Amino acid sequence: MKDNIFLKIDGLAAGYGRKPLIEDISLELEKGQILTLIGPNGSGKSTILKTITRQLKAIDGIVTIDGSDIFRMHSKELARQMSVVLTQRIETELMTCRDVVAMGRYPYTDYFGRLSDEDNRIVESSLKRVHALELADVSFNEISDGQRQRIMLARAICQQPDVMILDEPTSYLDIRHKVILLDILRNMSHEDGITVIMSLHEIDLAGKISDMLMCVDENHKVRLGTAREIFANDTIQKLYGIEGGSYDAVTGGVELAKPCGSPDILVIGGNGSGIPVYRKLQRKGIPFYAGVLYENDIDYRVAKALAADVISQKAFVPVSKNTEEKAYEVLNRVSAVVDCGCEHGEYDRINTELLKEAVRLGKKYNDIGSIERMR
Ligand SMILES: Nc1ncnc2c1ncn2[C@@H]1O[C@H](COP(=O)(O)OP(=O)(O)OP(=O)(O)O)[C@@H](O)[C@H]1O
Repeated sequence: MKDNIFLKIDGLAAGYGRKPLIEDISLELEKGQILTLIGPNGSGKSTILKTITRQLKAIDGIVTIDGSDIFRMHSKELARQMSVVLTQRIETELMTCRDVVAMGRYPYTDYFGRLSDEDNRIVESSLKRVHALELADVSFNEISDGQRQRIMLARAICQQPDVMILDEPTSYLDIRHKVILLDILRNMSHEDGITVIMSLHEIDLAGKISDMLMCVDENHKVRLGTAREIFANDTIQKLYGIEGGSYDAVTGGVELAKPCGSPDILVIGGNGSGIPVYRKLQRKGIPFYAGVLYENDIDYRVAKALAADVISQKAFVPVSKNTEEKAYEVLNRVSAVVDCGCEHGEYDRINTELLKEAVRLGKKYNDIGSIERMR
């Protein structure tokens, strides 16, 4: 075993009753590492997290934090080591948000649960950290789902744990607060050395923040890897069973299915000018060719996902004879060429030439609307 391993899961089996739903989970995390569970609905992410946090009894295996078996720890001792943000609601009659956050101090308070000045200071700084100071005196029952999620994070921070476990912590947050939350988690892991295990549905964010990913598939099988390993090829597409559309591992973007049928339009884009046109054609269900695009052009990956075929050229080399021939062959075959308005330069002069030829053939249009009106 490596000596810097802080959290270790060995042969864990999780499920309901005696029947394991997920088996053979083994992994090791260093202090401050972030592990994110991803996978489709019902695959078992929450089941794993509930087992690690002892809300469900483990069917087999052990989990240790800094060498201590958490299944044998006293609950107050565990609470000093691990804080938990799960999706279920907590009973909080007549409690303010500050009261809820202060509950995070219970592993440190005396028999009567009295808060010291230091405890109160930590409560305030936790509220501040999640940008929720203005909610401190508001009733916890009267705030929105997204605000509640931030308060629950503040409560977990207040607990000053070594390990934080979060189940879908971003599910109700708007994009600004998703970014803030992930930034808080990253700072906690880097600066305070807190080890984080969470589940996320935003796979692009999961790939950006995590040291390690755990994929849980629809058959409840797990696979571990770095973002680079997991996002290679069509792993994500298979994991989520995306049939109609596609997932681009490089951009982290999901594209809907490409339009069916044989294309009769060539879209000449480049430098981002093509993307809105490709998307518009996709929405209208009109199949199209895209070209001529260098493989490092911003338009290229979306074109690959949405166009019936892309006339493309390897990056950093002049347009080849083959590409040129293919472009003219397509130009002659289609009945319309859409000019996306990109300024073409020396390296993609071919596109300027193609557009000139399209004018000569009476096939050039500046937008899709005008093609539709002509039809
Ligand atoms: N209390 C329970 N008793 C029995 N089966 C359960 C219980 N809770 C969940 N399950 C089942 O366990 C499986 C995994 O559920 P789990 O909630 O872990 O999935 P998940 O990956 O977290 O899904 P989601 O992304 O939708 O939150 C599902 O088939 C679910 O029906």
